[in-house]
Formats: sequence, structure tokens, C-alpha cells
Amino acid sequence: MDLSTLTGESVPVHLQTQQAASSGPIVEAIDIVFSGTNVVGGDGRAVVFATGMHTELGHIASLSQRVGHDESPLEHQVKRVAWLIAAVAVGMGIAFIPLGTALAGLSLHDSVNFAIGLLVANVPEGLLPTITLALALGVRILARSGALVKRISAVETLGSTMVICTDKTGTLTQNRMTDTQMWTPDGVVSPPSDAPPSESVRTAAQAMVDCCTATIDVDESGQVIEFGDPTELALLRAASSFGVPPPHAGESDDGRRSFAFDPALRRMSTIVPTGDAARVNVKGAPEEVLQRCTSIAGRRLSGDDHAALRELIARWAGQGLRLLAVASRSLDGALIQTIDRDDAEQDLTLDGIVAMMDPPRPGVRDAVAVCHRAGIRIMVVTGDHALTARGIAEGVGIGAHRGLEVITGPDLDAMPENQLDEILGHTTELVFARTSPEAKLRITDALRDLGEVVAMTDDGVNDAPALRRSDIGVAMGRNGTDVAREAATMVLTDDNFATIVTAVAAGRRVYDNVRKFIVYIFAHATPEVVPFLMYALFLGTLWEGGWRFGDSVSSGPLHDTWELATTMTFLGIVACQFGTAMASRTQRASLRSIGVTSNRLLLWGFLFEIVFVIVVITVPPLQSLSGTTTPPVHLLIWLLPMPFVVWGADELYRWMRRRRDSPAHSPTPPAEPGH
Ligand SMILES: Nc1ncnc2c1ncn2[C@@H]1O[C@H](COP(=O)(O)OP(=O)(O)OP(=O)(O)O)[C@@H](O)[C@H]1O
Repeated sequence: MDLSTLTGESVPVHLQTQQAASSGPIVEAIDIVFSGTNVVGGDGRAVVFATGMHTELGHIASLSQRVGHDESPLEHQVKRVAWLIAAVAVGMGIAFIPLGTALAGLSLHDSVNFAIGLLVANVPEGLLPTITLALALGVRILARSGALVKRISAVETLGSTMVICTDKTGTLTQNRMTDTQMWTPDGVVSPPSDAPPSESVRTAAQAMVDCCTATIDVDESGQVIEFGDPTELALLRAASSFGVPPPHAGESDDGRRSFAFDPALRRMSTIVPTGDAARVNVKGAPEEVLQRCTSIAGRRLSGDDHAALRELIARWAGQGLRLLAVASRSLDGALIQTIDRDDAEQDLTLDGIVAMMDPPRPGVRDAVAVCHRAGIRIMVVTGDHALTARGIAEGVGIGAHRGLEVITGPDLDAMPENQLDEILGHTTELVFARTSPEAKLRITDALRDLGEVVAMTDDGVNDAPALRRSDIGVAMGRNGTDVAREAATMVLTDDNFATIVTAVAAGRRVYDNVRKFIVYIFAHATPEVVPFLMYALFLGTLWEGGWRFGDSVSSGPLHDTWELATTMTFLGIVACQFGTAMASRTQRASLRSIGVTSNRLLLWGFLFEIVFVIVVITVPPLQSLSGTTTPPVHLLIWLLPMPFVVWGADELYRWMRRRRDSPAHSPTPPAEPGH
């Protein structure tokens, strides 16, 4: 059975019914077929005893569903803005009623009408469509750059991301192993080698081939077809160059038994029948395999051997190489189907240690530099060796500015919460090596408790809760599992770290645009309300024209003056909006520095608005529809300074802010970019 959807690992498991279920975790039971997994080969009959949410897959799904989604920063802010606007609008409306009746002598009916007008002028009618459109556009931009976002508000959460927790293999690196070299008791060999392989090299190569689920075939046209995990394929290529042919797809499993690669145990094993006896082959992380080895090259492993091997592992891992140890032993053939995993993987003979180079992805170094400039911290959370992870992290520039700390899984497990908070609170970047899925959840929780907005990448089923818990869970589209993709908010179609950074940059742009619009919403209320109040001043015009409270303006000589007042109010609103729109373009910089005419779309918008306004105040049917008239030129001239007054006031305010924050005026210099 291929249990990859459940366990996240691609190595198929051999199921059988002769034996009672083992006492370990249920997913390790060898007599249960799990929902959502696939039959790779063989046949059998099964009794269904659980469906839907009662299955193992259902349990994981419900576990990740229980981890609810918090409000995104934008959702939170928009809610606050909406309440604030509502309070201001209602407050102004209510305050106007007594003022209108007591001071202006309006009837209660007219005062309520004015109050409703004030309330409506304050409603940010464009807020929802603008935010939705900005986010939807962001989703499109992200999709084009290889990031599919499942929740529209995730775009702006991406923009607020301050910490990226990334895995290593396939995200920072290419997951394409090259430059393999192998240590055996006879020394170090690097394929391809012209010298005939020694006996111990052949033994190690055979153990590697027997403990693999990948296959290599050649089709009729001579094309090589490789299938399986890149690490295993690299081992098969190396073994093949030492004269041990790789397994082919569809080959019968000749009664062998496998214990799947377990990311928690960091090893896998197979038991292969050899006539009456059998051979146990184990491969995995060197520390895990070594502690199960008791002999080497026909003698017992001594303390000196351990010390020499530890030195070799540290040297190779320090070069950023990915390491695997292979070991084997013979077993009584009768025990093949009955022995349990722990007993089978005991008392092994160390055959060799293989080192592979997994080169960094092109573009990751630049992406890391972009993160640093944007003040984003990167944490590597990996199942690999501490030194390998450090080597790769340093190779792509992680820790270059802030320093790099490495914490291993056992260190993290022993660490109390307050110490973890303290370490995460430092400005240094971190590598968490040899971590478990539970540790990922713990790291995410601790970061979020510290108020960080966290993006977390991962691909295994076990990682789903951590993906859900983070602000932005990022799953891999190519090599990830379905459950991880289901739990994630964003799926990378190219599995590339650089795409996350592109997505964060796009998110920041969208966030910035939404923020500008919210500023505009607040600012535009003033130029809309002020002319509305000026309308009351135009009452002065009406007053001069002979109007008194209670007189009708719907006909007669006063009607023209009334229409003129209405038109000038409308034009005042439009003129001030031009100024507000220009002022909203930047938060701190002067408009000259970003280019007064650089936003062509906005200029086209202005042109459209001017033409629209001219039509509304000059075309007779529209005049009678909207109650407007064509004002005389001397009144129109009054409108000209309005946009410049609004824009200029904001320009002055920004200039004062820049001046206040400049090094000459601040006691301490501002932080470097990226700090
Ligand atoms: N197919 C495999 N069979 C046996 N051991 C393996 C296999 N793949 C990886 N390992 C060993 O287990 C260790 C942990 O692997 P794991 O897949 O959990 O993390 P990783 O791929 O190294 O890193 P990341 O978590 O960043 O993707 C590896 O360093 C390696 O030594």
C-alpha cells in the first residue's frame, strides 16, 4: 500500500493479515487498509469498520479543522475602521439635529434630512469593492508568479508576514542529489570510478538497492525513466556505477517485507529473503542507524570507530552534504513475516555512509537578500542534520546579517517555553534541525504568541496542523501531499522558496494599496463634508437673494440661486477629491520624488471625472435630473485652488514628518533597512 497520503512518505508498505496488529501507532498496523491510501500491488479482501471522519485521514482532517483561522490583520483593521466610521457618521448626524433646529432655525424635518445627508456623506461606499478588487488582483498576480492562494484575504496576510519558517529539501535546495561519495570500511569512493569496486563497496551498494522503493528503467527508445524519491534515485545511480543494477518498475517483491521511511525515526528498512535465510537492510540518518549497529567489517564497533565516524559525519555535514548510513544483517528466514520493526533493526553491521550534494535552488540567495531588506526573518525547520542544514542555510545567505543559531530536535524538546520565547525573540535567524512535526507546531505557536505573522512551508501529512496554525500555510504543489495542500492557504506550483518571497512582495503591494485607499476614505470624507457644510454658507447667498426660512425654493426666482448653490457644492466636492487622491499616493515621500504624473491611470481617472462633471452641469436633461446649472466663470475660478490646498496641506504634513524623522532631528539614527 502507498500510505503517502497518510504518512507523507512515498515508500509503499507490505500489508498482511496472518499477524495480530502491533501495539504501536495505528498507522503502523500491518493488517489495516486506510481510507485515502492506494494499492500499489497485490490483492485482498477487507472489512470496512470506519468511514468519513472516523477514519485516520478523517482524524487528521478534524485535527487540522479544529485549528481555527484567526482574523487576518486587514480583516481586523477594516472592522475597526468600519466601527469608527459608523460612530463618527452617527455622532455627526445626531449632533446636527439640535444644532440645525436651535441655531439655524430649521424645522425638525429639515434637520433630520440634513443629518441623513451628513451620515450618507460619511459612508465609505467604495471601501468593500476596492478592498475586494485589490485582493482579487493580488490573487491573480500571485497565481501568475506560481503561488495559488485559497483564501482571498491571505494576500494581505502575506504582506504582513515578518517570519518565514521554511523546510530545506526541495524548497531551499533543488531536491536533485549530485556528487555522491561513499565511505565504506575500505575508504572513500566517488562514482563513477574506473577501479573495480571492492567487496565492502559492493555490499553497501547491494544494501542500498535492496532498501529502496525508487526504480530506474530504460524504455524502447533508450530513454532512462526514473521513478521515486530523489535521494533514493541518487543512491541507485551510485550503486549502479558500482556494478549493482537498480530495481525496475513492476518487479515482483519476491516475498520481501518493508518498514516505510518514518520521518520521526528517520530510517527505513527491508527484509529480503535469500534462500532459507533473509537479509535486513536499513538506511537512514547516520546517528539513527549507527546507534543500532554493533559491528563493522566483521568485527565489533569500537569506541575509536564511533569517534572516527562522528568526525567524518561532522566534516561532511559541515560541507552541507546530505548524509545517509546503510547497514545490514542476516536473519532467520522463518522470521521474515513475524519479526517487528524494532527487533529487525537491531544488531546491524555498518556497511557505509553516503554523502550527496543537494545544490541550492537558483534565485534563493537573491530571495533571501530581498527578505532581509524587507525586514523578514527566515527560520529553517528541517528533518536533516544540524550541520548540513547550517551549511545550506549559510550557503544561501540565511543569518548573513543577524547571525545564525542552530537548535536540534532533542535540544528543542528539552527547552522550556520561556527559553524558546527568548530565543525566538532575538533578532537572529534560526535553524531547527532534526525536528518532528510536533516541534513545528510548537515553533509556530511560540512565534505567533510573540505577535509575529508567520508563513510556514511544508509537505508531509503530519505537518498539516502546523500549516493550518500558521498565518500562511504554504504547501508544495509538485512534491507535497494532498493533506498538506488541503491544510495550506497557499500552494506553490514550483515548490520554490523564491516564489514565497515574490508572493510576500505582491502581498505588501496590495496591502499598501488597500492602506492608501483607507487613508483616502478617511480623508475624502472631509472634502465631501466641508462643501456640504459650505452648502449651508450658500444659504447666505440664498439669504442675500431674499430667501427666508420656510420660503420655497422649488420654483420662482430663488430656484436659480438654489441650483447654483447645489452645483457649486458638487463641484467643490469633486475639486477637493482631486487633491485627496493625489495626496493619498504616498505615505511619507514627497509626490515629486515618486513622479507627479507617474500614475497614468489616476490621470485618466481625473480626465474622465472632469468630462463627466462638464456633461452633468451643461447638458440640459442631466441638469434637470440632478438639479444643477452652469455656474458663471468667476465662481468656477474659486474652485481652482481647492485641489492644491488639500494636496499642499498633506505635502506640508509629510514634509514635517520626514523632517522630524530625519537623522539630524532624531536622537538615535533609524534602523538600517532590513533591521
Ligand atoms: N528515503 C529515505 N530513506 C531513509 N532515510 C532517509 C530517506 N530520506 C531521508 N532520509 C534520512 O532522514 C533524514 C530526515 O529526512 P526528512 O525527509 O525528515 O528531512 P529532509 O528531507 O532532510 O529535510 P526537510 O525536512 O527540510 O525536507 C535525512 O537527513 C536522511 O538522513
